[in-house]
Amino acid sequence: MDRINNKTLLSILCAPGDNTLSVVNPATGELLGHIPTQTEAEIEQAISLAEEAGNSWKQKTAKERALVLQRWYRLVMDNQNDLARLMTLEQGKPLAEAKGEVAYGASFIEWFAEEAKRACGDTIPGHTGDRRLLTIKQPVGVVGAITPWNFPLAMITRKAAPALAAGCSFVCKPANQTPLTAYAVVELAYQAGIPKDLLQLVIHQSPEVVGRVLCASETVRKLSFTGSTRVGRLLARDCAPTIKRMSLELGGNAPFVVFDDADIDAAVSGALASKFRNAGQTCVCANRFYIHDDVYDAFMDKFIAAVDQLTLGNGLDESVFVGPVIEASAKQRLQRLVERTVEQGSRVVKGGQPQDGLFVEPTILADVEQHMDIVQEEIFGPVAPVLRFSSDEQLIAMANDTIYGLAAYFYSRDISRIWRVAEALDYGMVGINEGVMSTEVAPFGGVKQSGLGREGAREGIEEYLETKYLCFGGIQ
Ligand SMILES: NC(=O)C1=CN([C@@H]2O[C@H](COP(=O)(O)OP(=O)(O)OC[C@H]3O[C@@H](n4cnc5c(N)ncnc54)[C@H](OP(=O)(O)O)[C@@H]3O)[C@@H](O)[C@H]2O)C=CC1
Ligand SMILES: O=C(O)CCCC(=O)O
Repeated sequence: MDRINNKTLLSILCAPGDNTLSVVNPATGELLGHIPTQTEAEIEQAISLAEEAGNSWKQKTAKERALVLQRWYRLVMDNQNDLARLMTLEQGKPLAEAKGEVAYGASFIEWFAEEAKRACGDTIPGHTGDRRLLTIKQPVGVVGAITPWNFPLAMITRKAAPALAAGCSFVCKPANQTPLTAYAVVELAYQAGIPKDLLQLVIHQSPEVVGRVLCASETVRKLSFTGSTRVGRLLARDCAPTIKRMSLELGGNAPFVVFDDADIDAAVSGALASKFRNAGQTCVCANRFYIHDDVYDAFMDKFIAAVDQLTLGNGLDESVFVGPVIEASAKQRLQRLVERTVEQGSRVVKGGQPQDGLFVEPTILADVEQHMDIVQEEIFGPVAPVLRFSSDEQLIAMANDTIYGLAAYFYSRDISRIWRVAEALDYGMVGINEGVMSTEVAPFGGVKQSGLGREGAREGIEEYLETKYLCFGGIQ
C-alpha cells in the first residue's frame, strides 16, 4: 500500500469543507474521505497549463513518449493489488474483477506505448508529374475527457494513453463517485515521468460545470466521453459551437441470443459473465436475453441454477461474485423497473428479494415481451429479462429494434447462420459464442446512439491524430 495509499492518498484527501467532495464505500456506506474540488477558474487554468505542456511533449520523439508510457504501464502493474483494493472500496466491484480492471487498464498504456511509434502518414501517387503528395500525422492538441464510475481506471487509461502517445495533452474529469482510483493511477503517471501539467484531473461538485468549461474552450480541440447517451447528447450540443472532435462511448442495450443449435452450457457461462460482471453495470452487459423456443426450457433451468450459485456481498470478500450497485438512486431505479416489468406481465423466476444497503439480488425475469419498457431501457444492474423467439428473421428484427448499437452476443454452431447473423446485427461489436470480448487489441465502440469513434486497437490512436496533407509542387 505504500506507494499509493500512504503517500498519494493522504496527500489527496483533505478535511471536509465547502469545496470538497466526499467519497463513500457503496458496500458499507462508510465514508472513505474527502477530496478537494476546483473552481471554474482553476479548471480553465488547468486547460492553459495543459496547452503549454503539450507544446514540448509533442516535440518529443515517439520513442521518447513511448518509454515514459512503458514506465507508467509497469508502475500500474506493480501496484495492481493496491489499486484494485482502492477500486473495490470506492466502486464496489469484487476484488478479482478490480484486479482484472487494473490489468485491462494497464494494457491500454502498454498498447499505445507501442502504437506511438506507428503513427505513420502516407505517400500518395501524385495526380500530376510535377507534384509529390504525402500526409503526416499530428496530435489534435488539448484533449478534454469525462469518464464514468463503472470502470474508474480503465476508462481513463483507454483515453489518456492514446492521447499522450499521439502527443496530446489531457485534462480529465473522473466520475465524482470514484475519484480516488483516478488520482492514484495519475500519480503513478507522474512517477513514470509524465509532466504534471500534461495530464491533469479536474473535479467539481457539479459535473455540468466541468462539462461546460471543457466544451466551451477553444483550446480544447477534442472531447472524449464515456457515460450515458443522455449526457453524450448534451456534450455533443455544447461542443457544436467550437466544432470539436468527439469520441463518444455511450449506453448500450445488448441482446444475448441463444439459437437452437447452441452449446447451452457455454451460453449459460457466457450469460453469467456478460450479465453479472460489475453487478451488471457495464455498457456492454447483456441487457435482454432471446432464447429459441426449442432450447428455452433447457437454457432457463441451467441459467436459474447457475444464478442461484452467485454470491452477493462486499467485493472485498473473495467468495463474492456480485457487489453492490453504485448508489441508492440506481437501486431504486432497478426496483421500479422490475416492478413495472411484472405489472406489464412478466414473472420473477429467480431473485428479486429486497436486500439491505445497495445490494440488488441477481434477478431473472421470464415471459418478457418485446413491447415492455425493460427491453428498450439500459438496465445497468443485475437483472436479466428473458424473451423467446422462433425464427432467425424474427430474432434479427427484435435484436435491432433499439436506438442503441454497442454490443451484441449470440450462441450458435452453424457457420452459415453465424455469418448471416453477425452481418445483420446493427452493432459495433458482436460476441459469437463469447460473453466477454473487451481487449486492448480490438476496436471498442458502437453505432447508432451508442456513440462515435473507437477505442483501443490501431483505430484508438487515430482518434487523437489529425492528418495533414502536404503537396510538394514544382518537381522537375
Ligand atoms: N459506459 C457507459 O456506457 C456508461 C453508461 N452509463 C449509463 O448512464 C446511466 C447513469 O449513470 P451516470 O453515472 O449518471 O452516467 P453519466 O453519463 O451521468 O455520467 C458519466 C460521467 O459524466 C459526468 N456527467 C454527468 N452529467 C454531466 C453533464 N451534464 N456534463 C458533463 N459531465 C456530466 C459524470 O459526472 P458525475 O460522476 O459527477 O455525475 C460522469 O463523470 C447508467 O445507469 C447507465 O445507463 C453510466 C456510466 C457508464
Ligand atoms: O461500460 C463501460 O463503460 C465500458 C465497458 C468496459 C469494457 O468492457 O471495456
